[in-house]
Amino acid sequence: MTEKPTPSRANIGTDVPEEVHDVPQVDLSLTRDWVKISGLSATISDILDDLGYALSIPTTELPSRSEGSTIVGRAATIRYLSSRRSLDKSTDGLIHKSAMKFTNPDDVLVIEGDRGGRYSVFGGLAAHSAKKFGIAGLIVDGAVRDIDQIGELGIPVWSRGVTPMTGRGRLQGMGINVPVQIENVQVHPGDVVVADDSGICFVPPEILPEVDRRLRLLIAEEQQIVGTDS
Ligand SMILES: O=C([O-])CC(=O)C(=O)O
Ligand SMILES: [Mg+2]
Repeated sequence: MTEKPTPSRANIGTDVPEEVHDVPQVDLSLTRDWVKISGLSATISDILDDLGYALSIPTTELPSRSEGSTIVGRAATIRYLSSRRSLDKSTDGLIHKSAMKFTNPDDVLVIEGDRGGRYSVFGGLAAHSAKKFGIAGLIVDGAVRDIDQIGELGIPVWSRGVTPMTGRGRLQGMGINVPVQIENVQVHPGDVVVADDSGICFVPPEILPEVDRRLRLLIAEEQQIVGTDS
């Protein structure tokens, strides 16, 4: 039986899709202390509701694989579609390493994977690269693998699935920092990602000052309710 040579594992994730953009610059000075706020995603979700935005996802759909973690950061997006070949050995199709070159420290990788959770778009080797680039965490509508290695490196992950099966040859990277579909939410690069044990919210940068203003008011109100409850 003749087998095609498998591309070097050092090059996994280095394919370059046709569409590549930078992450829009977003001033995150207002959000600097958000990670310390308990109940963060629930409060942000209420504010998004009040402002008329459908940008929240429950962990029922994309569970946290690193319970107890809260992350806040700018979305750097990756979009995959299924490969048109059954198992294309000529290319791995994964683009996460290429995408990381377009990130800044504390960005969150938001990946539209296979959306069913069968085929991985990120594993232990990818987590090593993510650590080097200072990636704050990962939101994946799809699957990851090597979950133990990712955990050891302390990269928080929310993903629809965990799988042993690679996306190499099965998925094709279509774009870096393009709009992506995550669950039923349209996510844009530069959206501010908020994720904790309750869920994931995406805040468009243009409403960030108003969301922050309302967040401070709601926290003060909750503290007052808890303080006067007896
Ligand atoms: O090869 C893959 O599918 C990705 C992987 O396992 C890794 O990054 O360690
Ligand atoms: Mg691996």
